[in-house]
Amino acid sequence: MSPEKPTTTAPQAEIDETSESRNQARLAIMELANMISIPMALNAVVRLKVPTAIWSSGANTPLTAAEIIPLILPNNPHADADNLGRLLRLLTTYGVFSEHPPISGENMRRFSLTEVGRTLVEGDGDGLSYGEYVLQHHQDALVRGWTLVDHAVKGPTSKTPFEVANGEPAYDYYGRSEEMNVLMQRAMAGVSVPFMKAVVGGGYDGFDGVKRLVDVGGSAGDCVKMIMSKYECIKEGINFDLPEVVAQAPLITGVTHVGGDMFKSIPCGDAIFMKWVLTTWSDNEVKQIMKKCNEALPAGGKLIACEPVLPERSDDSHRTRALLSGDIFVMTIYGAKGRHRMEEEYRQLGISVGFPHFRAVHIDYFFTILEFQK
Ligand SMILES: C[S@@+](CC[C@H](N)C(=O)[O-])C[C@H]1O[C@@H](n2cnc3c(N)ncnc32)[C@H](O)[C@@H]1O
Repeated sequence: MSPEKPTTTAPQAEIDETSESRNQARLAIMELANMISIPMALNAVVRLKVPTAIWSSGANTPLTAAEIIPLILPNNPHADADNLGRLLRLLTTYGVFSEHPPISGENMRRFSLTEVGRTLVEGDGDGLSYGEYVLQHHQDALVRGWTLVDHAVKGPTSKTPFEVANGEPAYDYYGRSEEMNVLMQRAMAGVSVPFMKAVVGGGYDGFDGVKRLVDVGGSAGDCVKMIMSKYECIKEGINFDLPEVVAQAPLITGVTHVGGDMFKSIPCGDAIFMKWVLTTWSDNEVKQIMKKCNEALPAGGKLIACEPVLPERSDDSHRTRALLSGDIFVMTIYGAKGRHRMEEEYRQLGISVGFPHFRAVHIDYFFTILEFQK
């Protein structure tokens, strides 16, 4: 018997691993593979209150890591300035800090805050900043969900990766922890306040003539408070959220906190405001919520929703990346079929539940104001 003929394969063209494109490709994948260093470094510097220390009431004087250490960790003999400097150097390459050349005779880099870094500085009055949003997003329970993102593809998608990791949906989980609820409220307020300043600062006219305004999913009530401070026509504000959330909300003059479930019933008003709520739910759930809003509004009444709205086309701008990465956050933590939607998708959802009129107002790069009218 003759031996079996070996099967032959065509010789592969040799890849030149020294070419510019292969070098760049290997670098790009190393950057992506280590990308977790960036949010974790960011979380660490926020936890350590580094931005507030450098800002120092507006001084923003370039400081070495060794000069920052006594400001953030006074009397800590174990504090490691070298490691802090390593975090700051990485974040400098992502535009959070500026690096300044060493002063002559020294060999230490100095760091100040960029415009991006300034968003992390605790405010003078209420102490709010985007820092709470960074902290809220990197709590242990959320990070556990992130390790299971592939579940959102494998399914069943009735459970989010967060729920698979932690045994219950995110809002139920937060509901059992005062600390998580408070951080959630502060995170929402930190992001809401600058956006709401733009909304009430003349960029939008949709609250004219409204007497009773209901904020659905209003968290601590910051949005309705800011709207009412600008629109004297609004005599009554209702901040509506889950009972355990409104239980933590502060007293606000003219505002009644009402606890409930928006899937069951929503208090009546001449207009309903809603910010960052629809995004976290599936299309069917969004229809249920919008239907409840429709039932709570008079003929001609408006639902004013502010949501992150995706562009039609993909690109690598900060805006598109912020919106697309937020979309994956929603998928992982709040609803595997919750999503950032495009404007046309919202218009269609509104039509399907009895809002024939729609307009989109663009005054912010992240949130779009979506006005649905009965
Ligand atoms: C992403 S937060 C937005 C908070 C606030 N509107 C803002 O933008 O700062 C979503 C809010 O929806 C509330 N929420 C979730 N499920 C709800 C329900 N079934 N009924 C009422 N509110 C709910 C949450 O407690 C949370 O405050």
